[in-house]
Amino acid sequence: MAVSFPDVIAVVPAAGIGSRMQAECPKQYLRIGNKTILEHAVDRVLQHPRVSKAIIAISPADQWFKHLPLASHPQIEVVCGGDQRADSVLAGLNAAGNAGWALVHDAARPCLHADDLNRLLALTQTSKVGGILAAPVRDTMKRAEPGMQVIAHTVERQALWHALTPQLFPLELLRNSLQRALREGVAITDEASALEYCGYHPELVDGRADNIKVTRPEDLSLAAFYLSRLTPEENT
Ligand SMILES: Nc1ccn([C@@H]2O[C@H](COP(=O)(O)OP(=O)(O)OP(=O)(O)O)[C@@H](O)[C@H]2O)c(=O)n1
Ligand SMILES: C[C@](O)(CO)[C@H](O)COP(=O)(O)O
Repeated sequence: MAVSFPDVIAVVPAAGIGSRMQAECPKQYLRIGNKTILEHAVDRVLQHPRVSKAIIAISPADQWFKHLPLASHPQIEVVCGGDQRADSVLAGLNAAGNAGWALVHDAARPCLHADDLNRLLALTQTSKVGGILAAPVRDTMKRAEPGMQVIAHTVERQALWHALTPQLFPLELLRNSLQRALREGVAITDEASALEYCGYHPELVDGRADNIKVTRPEDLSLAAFYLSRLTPEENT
């Protein structure tokens, strides 16, 4: 008997201003090749057959999205993002209906590989909590003295990971955890931290380090290089 997989809804927070990028437009609208970073990121998640649609949270002041083919894409829904990334994610979750799982992926991460997405989505068959793509830390990590650019001490890097996206959680669990964390004033910079606050232990799925978040000017050419390495099938 065929196993029916639960619907997976993607939520793409794309309401930031990209201040660290110092560009002429929000970084998600910078182009790499013939597409914007946002389009690359959305294509990466929508290419998976288990992702039924993507809800994109954009700024109420956004003046770029309406000019993209995404604006008339049948699998795309748009909501208004909020002041913080977590507010934008919650706005997307509130529009996600009753899907089984929510896959949250930064608009600023255009280089996601299909095999990483596949391994993350496999959690729906083995986990009731969900998890995140993450990359083990490679460098020696230092903690600075508060307010100073001098080393206080070295941070043990064994079992230290960079959290990436996508992050995948049961929709109701993520919605409830995020609502509680925001209501209780907890600083939330990724979805997993809301579940951690609520006492859960999301899985860490080893992900590629080239799944970078375009954040600073030097990241754009790196992302372009990584995208040039994708197979034609992946870089649809
Ligand atoms: N209020 C916000 C802030 C951020 N994001 C999104 O969250 C992702 C990751 O955030 P980040 O890299 O910090 O983007 P920005 O906030 O735009 O960057 P900066 O901090 O440099 O302004 C991005 O896709 C961004 O568009 C969002 O949807 N809503
Ligand atoms: C969600 C995230 O990309 C995981 O590393 C990161 O927390 C986003 O942080 P930002 O400050 O909103 O870029």
